[in-house]
Amino acid sequence: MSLALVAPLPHVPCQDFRNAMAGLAAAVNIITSDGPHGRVGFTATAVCSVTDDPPTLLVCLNRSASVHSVLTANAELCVNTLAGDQQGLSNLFGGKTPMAERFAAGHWRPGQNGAPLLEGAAAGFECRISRTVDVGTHDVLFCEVLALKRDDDASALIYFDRNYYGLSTYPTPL
Ligand SMILES: NC(=O)c1ccc[n+]([C@@H]2O[C@H](COP(=O)([O-])OP(=O)(O)OC[C@H]3O[C@@H](n4cnc5c(N)ncnc54)[C@H](O)[C@@H]3O)[C@@H](O)[C@H]2O)c1
Ligand SMILES: Cc1cc2c(cc1C)N(C[C@H](O)[C@H](O)[C@H](O)COP(=O)(O)O)c1[nH]c(=O)[nH]c(=O)c1N2
Repeated sequence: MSLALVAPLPHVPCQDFRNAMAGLAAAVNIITSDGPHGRVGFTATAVCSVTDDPPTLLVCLNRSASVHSVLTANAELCVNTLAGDQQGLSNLFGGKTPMAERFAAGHWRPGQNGAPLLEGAAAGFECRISRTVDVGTHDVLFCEVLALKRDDDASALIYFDRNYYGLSTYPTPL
C-alpha cells in the first residue's frame, strides 16, 4: 500500500481573519449564568440561531475566558441581546472587570433557570447547554432555548468595524 503525501492546507494569519471579521456587523449579547458554581457574565458577538426545532442558539466561548469553567459547569445560561443604549454594559462585560462590578451596573433579575435577565434588553433567551464542541481556542455551546422574552419596541446595538451603533426598530429600508 502506498501513502500519498498531502501538504497541509495553509491558513490565513489570525490578524487578517480578525480584520475581515470586523466587517461583519453583529448583534451584541451578554451571556449570563448563575447556579451552584457561581454567577458570571461576558459579552459575546459570536452568537447565532442553529435550528427552531428544538429552538437552539450557539454561543462561541473562548476557553481562556475567566467565565469558562463556571458557565460550562452551571450548564444553564441566558443570552441577553442588548438594546441600542446599552453599549456601556457591553464594555463592562467585555473583559478584565471583576464580576461583582459587572453586575453592579444594569438591572438584573433571575430568570426561570436562575441566570440573570437584563431589564431593557432587546431579547432574553433562557437556555440549557445541550452540547459542546471544541474548535481551536473556543468551545461552541449549543444552547436549547427553554423560555424567552422580547421587547418589540427596543432598538438594537450593533458592533461593526470595532465600533458600536444604535439601530432603531424601524430604519428606512434600502
Ligand atoms: N469570537 C470572539 O471570541 C470575539 C469576538 C469579538 C471580540 N472578541 C474580543 O474582544 C476584544 C475586542 O475585539 P475587537 O472586535 O474590537 O477587535 P479584534 O481585532 O480583536 O477582533 C475583530 C473581530 O475578529 C473576531 N475575533 C476577535 N477575536 C477573536 C477570537 N479570539 N476568535 C474568533 N474570532 C475573533 C470578531 O468577529 C471581532 O469582532 C478582543 O480581545 C477580541 O478577542 C472576541
Ligand atoms: C464586542 C465584544 C464581543 C465579544 C467579546 C468582547 C467584546 C468587547 N468577547 C470577549 C469576552 O467578552 C471577554 O473575553 C470576557 O469578558 C472574558 O473576559 P475575562 O476573561 O473575564 O476577563 C468575546 N469572547 C468570546 O469568547 N466570544 C465572543 O463572542 C466574544 N465577543
